[in-house]
Amino acid sequence: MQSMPHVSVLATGGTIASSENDRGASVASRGAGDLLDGDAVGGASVASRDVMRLGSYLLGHRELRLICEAVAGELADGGVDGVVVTHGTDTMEETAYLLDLIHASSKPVVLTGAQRPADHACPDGPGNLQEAIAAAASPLARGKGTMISFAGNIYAARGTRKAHTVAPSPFQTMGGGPIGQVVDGQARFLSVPIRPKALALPPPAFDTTRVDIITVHPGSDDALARAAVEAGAHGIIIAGSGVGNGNSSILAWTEEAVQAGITVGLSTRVPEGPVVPFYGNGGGADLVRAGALPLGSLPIFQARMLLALLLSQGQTPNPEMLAVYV
Ligand SMILES: NC(=O)C[C@H](N)C(=O)O
Repeated sequence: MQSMPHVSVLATGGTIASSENDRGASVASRGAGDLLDGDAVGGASVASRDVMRLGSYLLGHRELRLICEAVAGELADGGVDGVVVTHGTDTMEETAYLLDLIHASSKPVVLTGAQRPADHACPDGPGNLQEAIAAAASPLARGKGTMISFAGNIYAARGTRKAHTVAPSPFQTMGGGPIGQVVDGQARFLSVPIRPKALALPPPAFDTTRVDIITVHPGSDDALARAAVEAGAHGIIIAGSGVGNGNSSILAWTEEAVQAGITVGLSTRVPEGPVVPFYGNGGGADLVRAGALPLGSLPIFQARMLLALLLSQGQTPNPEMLAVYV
């Protein structure tokens, strides 16, 4: 007889673990044990533990590194078939992508959470968690890296963003759709994400690697970019307008920053579509000529993770190195 798959659930906080405090505000307060009803869910045996208990709007790079280490530890355990991470939705796209970048195992990692808190009259967390466990337990999930399972859909980490603040199904994959669904407790897959070779885990230097984002808008100038450099930024991503455009002030700053050895990435403030270095007069063509690295169609907050990880590992990102990711 085949044994039940074993799924390890790591809890980090988020709305799935939140309830109202004495000031009437929702805060992460429940642990892994409170989220699970028993030690067998669907067709899987489950063991859970708390890694932290925080709203995902409170996570820093150190917390992300600790989550990466916890997940890597579970994946290395021969008795574990898949890992689920419960997590706030606000920054789930960052954690999921960082986990995917370092994911070297064929075992799946599935993030999930909730849009309504645990003490809501109709919470969505319990159902989402059950489905995430089903996805992580599925032999069909093997080789698909890190995913997000939410409201019945399974998304590849890369390219997936929180696209709605309150909708029960808030995630969308830019330039694509879900790679699978969980139906009646069974995960089904439609496609296999393309994933580059895994990078090494974030080192302790990741905690203090600073990558800031500055946004281009009518009237924007270089003041915030200069402040970021002053604050010690190792990398700065320009959230350009349209296909990735700046202006003359941002261009002059980019020339100086690149000369000074700061990594300057070029992304866009538009939710979907690639950066195309096309325009002059401070547009993307000029920025790239000045040394800004075009970040393709990788969502901007995921691009921030990629640059932070590479920089923390002592690498100097260049277009050839980034090509497989963006
Ligand atoms: N739905 C959620 O989980 C949002 C929450 N603010 C968090 O990210 O922790």
